[in-house]
Amino acid sequence: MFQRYSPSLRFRFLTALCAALILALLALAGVSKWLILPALLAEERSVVEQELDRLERSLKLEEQDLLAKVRDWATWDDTYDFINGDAPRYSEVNFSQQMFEDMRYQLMAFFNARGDIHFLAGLNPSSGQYQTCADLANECAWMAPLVASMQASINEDPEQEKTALYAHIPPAIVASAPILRTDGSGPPTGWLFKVRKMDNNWLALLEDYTGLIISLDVVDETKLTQTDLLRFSNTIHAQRFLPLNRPDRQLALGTRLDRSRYFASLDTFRYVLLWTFGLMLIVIGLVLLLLERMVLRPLKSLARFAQDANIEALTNNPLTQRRDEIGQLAQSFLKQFERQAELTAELTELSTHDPLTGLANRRLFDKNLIDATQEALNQSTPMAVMMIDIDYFKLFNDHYGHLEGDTCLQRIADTMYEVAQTHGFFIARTGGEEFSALLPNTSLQQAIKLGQAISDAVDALAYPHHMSPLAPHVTLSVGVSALDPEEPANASSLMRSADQALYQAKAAGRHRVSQFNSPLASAEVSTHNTPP
Ligand SMILES: Nc1nc2c(ncn2[C@@H]2O[C@H](COP(=O)(O)OP(=O)(O)OP(=O)(O)O)[C@@H](O)[C@H]2O)c(=O)[nH]1
Repeated sequence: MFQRYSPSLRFRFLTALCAALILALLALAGVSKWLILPALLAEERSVVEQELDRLERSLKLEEQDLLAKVRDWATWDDTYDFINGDAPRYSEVNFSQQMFEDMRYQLMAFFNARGDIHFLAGLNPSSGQYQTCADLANECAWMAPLVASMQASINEDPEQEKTALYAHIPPAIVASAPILRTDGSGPPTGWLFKVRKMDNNWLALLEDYTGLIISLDVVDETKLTQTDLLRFSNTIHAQRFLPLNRPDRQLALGTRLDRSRYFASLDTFRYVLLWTFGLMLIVIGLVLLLLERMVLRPLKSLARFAQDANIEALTNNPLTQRRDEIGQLAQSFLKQFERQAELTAELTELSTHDPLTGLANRRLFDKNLIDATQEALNQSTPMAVMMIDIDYFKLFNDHYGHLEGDTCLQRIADTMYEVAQTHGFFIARTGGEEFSALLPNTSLQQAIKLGQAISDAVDALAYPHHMSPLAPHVTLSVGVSALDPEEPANASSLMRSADQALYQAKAAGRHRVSQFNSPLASAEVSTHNTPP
């Protein structure tokens, strides 16, 4: 037959915990993707920005250094005189190949007040040789692009000292200042420009200074962003775009950084994730273990107790001592079992005893009779039965009423029960005013005596019955029968014999004990001195 599948509580818990675990993992994955990883990348970007800031500051320092040097030369009376043609040996005394190399100058350009070239000196980029020029002709032609930019700068803002990055190959740092007297007086008499090449040697110096690997490019297009990042598997290439003297060009100052810090953070995060997952599994295991010990096992025990309805075992079980919900459940079970036992006892009592007299009823008597007869036959032991009937009880009821009749029945039953208890036999109410007794291990003679004892006890009770033609009190007629070892018998034949004996006692005048001898002959064994 089809049986509906019902998962166990353990399975349900496991499923719920696994679902919770999966949800937690999904949440962790979400947190990783949308919070942690972006945060790590943002942190990496901030580190890169800091490095680029440092790089840019180093470049600014270079510009300021060059500007300081230009200012120093430009506010010097010798330079002032040189522009005005009053210091003929100025260049010889002050300039040399050695000085340009030591100061890392590529070019020094002097302009007069009109912005025309006064004097040029520099290291030729092709030969590396020091040279001086009065104009841009011949071997000084390499200076032309730089000089053009300088003259444009003078025209643009003639008053101010300034620094700029020139978009040449290689790019260059250029600082300029108006030429004044040493005390700063008078109008400028010209301009002095110094050019420092940003070539590989310059880069190498900056790399030494900053500890970074640096790249430098002049790019054509103008980038909208100030910083560009390109991430590779183990390195990150970052560029900072700086303005050049030409608006259509930018200087891409770049560096290549390794991503070890990012990957270390990532590894730490993965390690934390792994531990979190492991701890979750441990917690799930612990929860299941605790569930097994604290809930499932006690519930199984309770289910066993419920099946067996074993009150004693449950009473002694520590479960009933617990103060938690399981303890309350166990106590409820116990109370329920006790109540059920009481009800069962009451039902058994009701189904096997007569409610009026409290004696066993016919049902119990018949059962005991069958068992006892069987045992007596098996063991070949004697056994007897009695049928007892109250004489003229209809007259009693008619005269005293039914309620009084009930009371009379109770008193007679109590009296007979005491005799049965005293002599160790079993008595039951098997009809309205009819009783039966079962006497194991009792011979016919002994049973007759016990029948007589019952009748005597009722006589001694002297329960008034003024309507009885026999005596002024209630009397009994008793029929006795016993198993005959010679005759085949069973429970019903034995009771039939007792009934016949009772019938004979009634027929013989009542208030007497009769024994059953044979189907045709029975004998009255005792009579009372009652009027016929
Ligand atoms: N009060 C009361 N009367 C009962 C009960 N059961 C049976 N009786 C009465 O017992 C009487 C029995 O009457 P009968 O069978 O004629 O017997 P009797 O009057 O005792 O006459 P004999 O047995 O021949 O001496 C009837 O009146 C029944 O109503 C009961 O539980 N309570």
